[in-house]
Amino acid sequence: MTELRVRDLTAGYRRRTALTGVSAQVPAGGWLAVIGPNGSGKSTLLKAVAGLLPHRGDVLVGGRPLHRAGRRERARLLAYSPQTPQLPPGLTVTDYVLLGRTPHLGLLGREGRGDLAVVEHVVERLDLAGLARRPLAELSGGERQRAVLGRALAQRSGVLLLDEPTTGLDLGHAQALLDLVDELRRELGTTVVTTLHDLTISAQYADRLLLLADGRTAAHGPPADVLTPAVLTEHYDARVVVLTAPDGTPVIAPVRGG
Ligand SMILES: Nc1ncnc2c1ncn2[C@@H]1O[C@H](COP(=O)(O)OP(=O)(O)OP(=O)(O)O)[C@@H](O)[C@H]1O
Repeated sequence: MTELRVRDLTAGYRRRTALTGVSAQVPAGGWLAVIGPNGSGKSTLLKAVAGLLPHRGDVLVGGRPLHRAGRRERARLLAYSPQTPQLPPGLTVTDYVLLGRTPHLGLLGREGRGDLAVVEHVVERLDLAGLARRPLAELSGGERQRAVLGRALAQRSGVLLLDEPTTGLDLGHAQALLDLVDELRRELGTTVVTTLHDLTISAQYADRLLLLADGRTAAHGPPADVLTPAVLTEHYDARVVVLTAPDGTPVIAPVRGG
């Protein structure tokens, strides 16, 4: 069970600061969705939390500064699935997902039955079983995306950072993925941070939303508090109505202009 705390995080690229003073606390087993318009700093936040970008401020996993953990321990504490990953094209789906188990392998580096069972479960649940022996280069965009997420989920880390996990997935596969993430959260206490463009889906799965605008926190709280027409008009320059689903979560419906 791993709490994630981000304190006053400032990060950016060579000539520009893309994130300024962002703080968030996600309890063990919590789900934070980072939302915001294009270029607002969502991916930058995830990369900084994952330790892939120089930053100021603190990232604490289970109360421990992440930068103090060694490579292998860090991979057990935190998994990160990027928006545009670099993939070894020759690897099969199974071998690629198995890479997620690397931080758990023993001294000989051989995977055991438990590792293979985790991989099989993930492959099955992400509807990749029929593609398990296919090289990554021969997959469609959505299939490849599912393999990338499969590797992160197979890592079974305490914290899971997923950057736009549903991009390119059809509705059924997107739901299967998010349901599997939700299962890990409930059964293993995995702490989840996703960036998501689909606000309705964010509200359905996450218990808190963090809205970024120009690299700063514009709103933070339960979905119904953040997803108001006033907030969405101000930060997305969008015309929307906010409906309510039968389970009480907000549904964001776009309204056509002119
Ligand atoms: N490698 C980079 N070098 C320089 N600037 C970058 C780089 N990557 C992103 N940026 C800039 O940093 C800012 C935040 O980008 P970021 O990718 O975090 O946005 P985002 O909210 O994830 O956007 P999107 O919704 O379009 O994916 C943007 O102004 C972007 O142009």
